[in-house]
Amino acid sequence: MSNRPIILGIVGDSAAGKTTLTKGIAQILGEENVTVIGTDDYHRYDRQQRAELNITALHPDCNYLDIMQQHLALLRSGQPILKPIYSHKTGTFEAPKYVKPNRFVIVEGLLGYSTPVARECFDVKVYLAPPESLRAQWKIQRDTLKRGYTEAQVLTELQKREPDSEQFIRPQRQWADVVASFYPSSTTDGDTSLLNVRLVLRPTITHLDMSKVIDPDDSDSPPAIRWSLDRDMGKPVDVLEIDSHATGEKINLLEQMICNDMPDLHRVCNREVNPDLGKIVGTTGETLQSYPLALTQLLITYYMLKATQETK
Ligand SMILES: Nc1ncnc2c1ncn2[C@@H]1O[C@H](COP(=O)(O)OP(=O)(O)O)[C@@H](O)[C@H]1O
Ligand SMILES: O=C(COP(=O)(O)O)[C@H](O)[C@H](O)COP(=O)(O)O
Repeated sequence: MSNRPIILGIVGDSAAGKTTLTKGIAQILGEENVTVIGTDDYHRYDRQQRAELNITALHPDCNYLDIMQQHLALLRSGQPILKPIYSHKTGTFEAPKYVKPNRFVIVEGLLGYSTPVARECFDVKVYLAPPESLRAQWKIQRDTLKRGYTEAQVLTELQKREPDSEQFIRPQRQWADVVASFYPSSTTDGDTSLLNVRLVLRPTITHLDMSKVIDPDDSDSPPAIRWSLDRDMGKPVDVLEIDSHATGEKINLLEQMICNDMPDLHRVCNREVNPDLGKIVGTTGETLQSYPLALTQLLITYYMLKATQETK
């Protein structure tokens, strides 16, 4: 076993699904083995100050990125930090908290890949990129239910943030080993509980060659699981796409491939023992479960466990 924590980054814009995915992966790894760090805690200004200064939380100047990267480096070397706390409930800071890294650390937030020093701290880097229309829907739902905003306020905020999203958030996609986009299929009539996933897999980490278990002669048109070579931000990548209607039989082949390569995952992959694979509770309390979600969580967990072996 590695003698330092393995650090996973989950970066993306507000309401892209970072917290929800973090919870799902922590569930697979065992909550007791995981330390979760939300980088919103490194905001420099509270909600009122941001309004007064007319700055958005997405701007690097609105965050102590220097302290964030110091803390990431400390966690990576197994040391504790005294982490600030930002409350989304009140929009203010609370007393800092003493945090020790467990075997796995998941760092989720807006600007995790924005400095070279921070990027160096991660073993696996994920970027979440749902279509903007779906993200807006998720943000409205969550911020009205959980953060005390009205729908009109969320829409105004999204508009105000767009220049910073474009300049500071979306470019971070280029640093990710995996870009995950959950998106509604054209056939589900806007039912967002049935989401497909598109996973961009960059050659910056070693991937399993899943093309071997994906049948190119699949009679479905288009096949529900697709593997292709593509370009992302101009560079060659592999792309794995899984539609929400993929059958359990086909999904099983992929799951078995991942699990056969990683003994620690056998317990997780057995759906009889673990019927909850791919089931997570969203930040607004709803239960989500789907094969695309299960595969995404499993694959990211696989990369983390692989990193454990590589740092032995
Ligand atoms: N994979 C997903 N499938 C369906 N809904 C999702 C998914 N990820 C997020 N959501 C929805 O979007 C909302 C915002 O997600 P959240 O994880 O809080 O985003 P972030 O942490 O990136 O701000 C959640 O409350 C949930 O309703
Ligand atoms: O953009 C985000 C990040 O959170 P998330 O990625 O979870 O959306 C929040 O709006 C800021 O942290 C400010 O918080 P608030 O708006 O609550 O003051």
